[in-house]
Amino acid sequence: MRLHIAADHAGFELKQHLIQHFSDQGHDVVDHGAFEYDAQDDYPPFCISAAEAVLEAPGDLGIVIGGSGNGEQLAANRVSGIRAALIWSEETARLARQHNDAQIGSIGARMHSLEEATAIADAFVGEPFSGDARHQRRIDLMLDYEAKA
Ligand SMILES: O=C(CO)[C@H](O)[C@H](O)COP(=O)(O)O
Repeated sequence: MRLHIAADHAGFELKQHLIQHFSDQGHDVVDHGAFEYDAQDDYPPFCISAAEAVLEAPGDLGIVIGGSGNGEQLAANRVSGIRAALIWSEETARLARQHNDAQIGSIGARMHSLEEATAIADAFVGEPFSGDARHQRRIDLMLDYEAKA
C-alpha cells in the first residue's frame, strides 16, 4: 500500500520512525515533510500536501502527526473529500477505517509512547472499511454536503 505521511516538529521523530517501520513492512511511504526538525515550523502545509496526495490516489492512506493531532486532523480535513480522524487508541484507529472509511489518521505524538503510537498507526493501516450500508450512507451524506458547498 502507498502511505502518505506528514508531521510538524512535534511529530517529526514519530514520522521518521513510522517511515522506517512501514517501509520495512513493504509499504511505499511518501514523506510530505517536515524534512528536517525545525521547532518553529507549522503543520498545515505538510498535512494538506499529504491529504491532497491521498485524495488523488483512491486506496492510498495517510498519517498526519503533531503534538496533539488535533490541528493536523483539522488541516487534512480542509481538503474536500478527505475524511481525517483523530486516532488515539488502537480501537479508535480501527473504527476510523471500519465505520468512517477515513483515508487519514491523525496521531498526537506527545500523547503516546513511540510503541503505542506505532501500534495505533498499525491498527489504522491494517483495517479495511467494513462497507456496511449504514456506514456508507453516512459517508455519502457528508459527500453530498461537500458537493453542494
Ligand atoms: O499538535 C499540534 C497542533 O494541533 C502542534 O504540533 C502543536 O500545536 C505544536 O506546538 P508547539 O509549537 O508549542 O511545539
